[in-house]
Amino acid sequence: MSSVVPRRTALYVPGSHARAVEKAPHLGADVVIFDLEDAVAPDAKAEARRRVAEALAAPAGPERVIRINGLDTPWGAEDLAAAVAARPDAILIPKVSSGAEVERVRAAIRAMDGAAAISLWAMIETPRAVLNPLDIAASRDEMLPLAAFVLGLNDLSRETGTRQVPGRAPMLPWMMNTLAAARIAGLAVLDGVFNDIADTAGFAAECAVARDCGFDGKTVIHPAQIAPCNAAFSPSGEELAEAERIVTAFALPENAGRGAIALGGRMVERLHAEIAARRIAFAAAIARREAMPDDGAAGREAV
Ligand SMILES: CC(C)(COP(=O)(O)OP(=O)(O)OC[C@H]1O[C@@H](n2cnc3c(N)ncnc32)[C@H](O)[C@@H]1OP(=O)(O)O)[C@@H](O)C(=O)NCCC(=O)NCCSC(=O)C[C@H](O)C(=O)O
Ligand SMILES: [Mg+2]
Repeated sequence: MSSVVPRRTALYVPGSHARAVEKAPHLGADVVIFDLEDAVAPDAKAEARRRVAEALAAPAGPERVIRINGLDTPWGAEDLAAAVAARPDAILIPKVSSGAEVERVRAAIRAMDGAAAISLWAMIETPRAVLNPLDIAASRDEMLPLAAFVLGLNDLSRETGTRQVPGRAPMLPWMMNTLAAARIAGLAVLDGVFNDIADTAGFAAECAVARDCGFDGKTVIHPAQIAPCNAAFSPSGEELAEAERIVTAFALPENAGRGAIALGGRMVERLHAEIAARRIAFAAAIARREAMPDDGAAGREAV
């Protein structure tokens, strides 16, 4: 089931890239992921932390997420402290393999002075994670809830030797395992990145597969990927018209007692009316998001 909060496109931006950090919130992505991890060289980590904290100090329209380094790295503890202080919408934990690792991040946050409620997101990018995403998804906490999974297919490819080929047949079982676990736990779930920025047809095809698989959106690495990704994960005009027809048909008095009806030569059940109503609500949320100024002045809660 798609979340009603639009997360069609989540743009990664290296925390060390001054120009990109400045531009990222204004490019039309629903989510910006400020990266302190793999996109930032070791000697630029401290500067990236400072730059991201500065960027978070200004209000913005998109959801803002900070990806930290793992707590088992030399940078993880400082990243986490800086991320908590910057108050993003969520902190993205890389290379999570178990629920215990999410719990370790929670314990570190709870131990901080003035720790506040914040959502956690988890990268699913290790062989252990894709075999048992439910263990990670089941890790629950009211103050520090796990809210989303993000696939990391580059790391998964490195860890397993699996190639990233068009259509992604070798990866699909892991992608769907992750998606099912996310749905069981009520998490959002975002597809991995497409590295070949120049291959616009390949990117569009990959977005379409991810959408059809049920992902809420896709992570992207370059501004040129935002508009096609937003389009792929938005209901088309035709889909919306069909959704309206289904909702209208079930609202008719003569269909009040019926579980299934025929519409345009097809069987339509009440569960389809539920999907249709969700699609209409999602389109309305997208419209509100797109009408919102860059600085989030209208309030993101309105989405
Ligand atoms: C891939 C890039 C290094 C390409 O950079 P560059 O050659 O500078 O691109 P352009 O010259 O085409 O850029 C044009 C303008 O757009 C701005 N820009 C570029 N990228 C971004 C961005 N991500 N966000 C915001 N703005 C961006 C440039 O500054 C130019 O602006 P202007 O000067 O005004 O013209 C680069 O795109 C990049 O660094 N991308 C992100 C890389 C990244 O974050 N990687 C880590 C995440 S991916 C990952 O780790 C997934 C997962 O963990 C896994 O395992 O799979
Ligand atoms: Mg990765």
